[in-house]
Amino acid sequence: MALSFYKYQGTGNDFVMIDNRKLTFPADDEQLIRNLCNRRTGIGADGLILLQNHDDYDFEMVYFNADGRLGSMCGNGARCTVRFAKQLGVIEDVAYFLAADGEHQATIEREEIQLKMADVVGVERIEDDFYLNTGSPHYVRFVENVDNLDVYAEGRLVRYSPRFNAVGTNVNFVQRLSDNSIYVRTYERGVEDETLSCGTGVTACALVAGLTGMQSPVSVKTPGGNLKVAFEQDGMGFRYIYLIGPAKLVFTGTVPLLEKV
Ligand SMILES: N[C@H](CCC[C@H](N)C(=O)O)C(=O)O
Repeated sequence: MALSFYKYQGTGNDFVMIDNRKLTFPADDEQLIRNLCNRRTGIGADGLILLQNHDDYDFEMVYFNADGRLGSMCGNGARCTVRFAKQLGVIEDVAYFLAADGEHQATIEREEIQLKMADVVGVERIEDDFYLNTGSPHYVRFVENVDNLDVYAEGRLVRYSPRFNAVGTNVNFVQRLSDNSIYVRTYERGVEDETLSCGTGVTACALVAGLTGMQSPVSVKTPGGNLKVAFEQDGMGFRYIYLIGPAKLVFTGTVPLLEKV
């Protein structure tokens, strides 16, 4: 048996994308998902996403981290899934879909996908740092020079600290570039390494920049490309949050799936 897949990327955050509208993919096979995401022996990706039918929405997105485990919300992956849904003819230029953190709406405008994110109810202060949930948990630390940082080592110190060890967290390092722009590098839980970009992380960092006075929309540079985040502040939280940026098909292919005995 062969498995057809599509490889997508959004600002360098890359995903194996599978059309699972017939529910043929063995979604509980963690080892298989881990193997498909492996960059040496598999297709290579930060995560794997299933596009599935849903009675009440255009589609449902089911996201797994590269470690094979079911993940929480993935902002770059969601923008890729919207592009994929258009390619499959499931949507035109507007999507109304379900993800791990609830319903989302998105629009395609040429190269860019504008994705509405879940409202954020509050931001926790941890000494000089911040912690918030934008569909996935994000720790945010402002630094002077993000290029000079060992994101892997510093990220792991936070991710495996007593507070976060059990469930994990994504860890973002942010540098202020101008009055309306920031530069973000992210250590991602579930990949357990730095990725080139993280959509929910970029969103979290832009919101924290908003707390410190930065006006919406915030331009965000990542090692994998540029994104924009628009939002409205709402008391201690935020609403009308949009993550805006490109999502592209890279290649398609098939892999053999050996029958299990
Ligand atoms: N890369 C994703 C985030 C995935 C979050 C995941 N790594 C976790 O929280 O376990 C994004 O673009 O939002």
